[in-house]
Amino acid sequence: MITFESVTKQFPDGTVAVDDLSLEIPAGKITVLVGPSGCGKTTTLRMINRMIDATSGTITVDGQDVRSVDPPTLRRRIGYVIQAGGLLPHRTIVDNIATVPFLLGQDKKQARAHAMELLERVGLPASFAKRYPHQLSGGQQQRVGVARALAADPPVMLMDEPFSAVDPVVRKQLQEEFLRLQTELHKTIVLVTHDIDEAVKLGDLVCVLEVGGRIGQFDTPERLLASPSDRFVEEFLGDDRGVRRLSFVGSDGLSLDTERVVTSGGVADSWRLLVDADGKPSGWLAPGSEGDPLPVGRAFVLGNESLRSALDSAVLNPSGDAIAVDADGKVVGLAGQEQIMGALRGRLPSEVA
Ligand SMILES: Nc1ncnc2c1ncn2[C@@H]1O[C@H](COP(=O)(O)OP(=O)(O)OP(=O)(O)O)[C@@H](O)[C@H]1O
Repeated sequence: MITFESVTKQFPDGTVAVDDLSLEIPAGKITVLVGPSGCGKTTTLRMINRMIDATSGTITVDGQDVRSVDPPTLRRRIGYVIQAGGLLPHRTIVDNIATVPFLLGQDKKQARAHAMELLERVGLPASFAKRYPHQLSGGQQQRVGVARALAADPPVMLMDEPFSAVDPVVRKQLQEEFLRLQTELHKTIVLVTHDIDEAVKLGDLVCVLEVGGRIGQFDTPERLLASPSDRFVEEFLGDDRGVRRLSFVGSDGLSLDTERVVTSGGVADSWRLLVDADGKPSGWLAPGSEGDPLPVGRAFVLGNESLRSALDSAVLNPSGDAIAVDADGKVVGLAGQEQIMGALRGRLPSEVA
């Protein structure tokens, strides 16, 4: 666990970046610090590994006051990942990953072998080991940055906007891999982002900071979206807070229509979804039309994805129906907006009633 007790950071020019911050960051979970530019997120993060020293107050990691540990020793227990990986340009990828184990005096052969395992773990091919950072894309460098932070197997990881330097598609992949890794590793992670969507997606807990490093709200993403504590937090969460809350409602209880899922055409007076021989969606048949089937939009995996995905699927299909599929992509039924709203009723009383 990491604790902040009345921590203040005032820079020599008088700027108070963090003001009397008290916070308990649980072990083995992802805690996200989010807030507008300049609210003190990075300062808060860097005070944990003493890249910045607090002006007053106490920070402890597993009960130990960080001021009582010299910074190099402290940083061996605390991995640090920054934007764009922060790799050493003149070292190969494998040596970048093995940097900390080398410094810790680990046998080079052993450290490199472990680095190769980590390369695979973050989803990169072994052939990248001998490349230099500039020969990798931004997203690939980012993964190497994560592998490098994991190399020393620290119980704590600090991550400063780790996924922000890449395009949205790669970003989503990295976020998902990161969540997958965390289910195996259970590190204590403190992650900084300015993106509230990223915060609610990744955080077990989210701390919304206001400018001046004060806590707006520290809560689970679900509770944050359900009941923001004040105007600032509500505005920061944005206008589509209600829709985003649907991410936390499972799609398993959704009632489905299977009658309109068909294997051959013909004219009918309602929208039907045509499936191929494997049961996968192949086209929409419009009511009363004998024309070519219309292309299908996205589907959602029943039970696995949330009602937000179901709603998204409904919006992206011409009939207004969400296509529910199983894990193999086979259609299990359709859910119209009424069914989706029905599944919501009683589950989100304050938002949907
Ligand atoms: N070395 C410094 N000297 C003076 N002021 C500083 C220093 N470092 C940061 N600040 C100020 O402290 C405040 C908090 O900065 P910090 O970098 O922690 O914010 P942040 O929330 O991470 O912002 P961003 O999202 O823009 O990176 C800002 O007003 C910043 O200008």
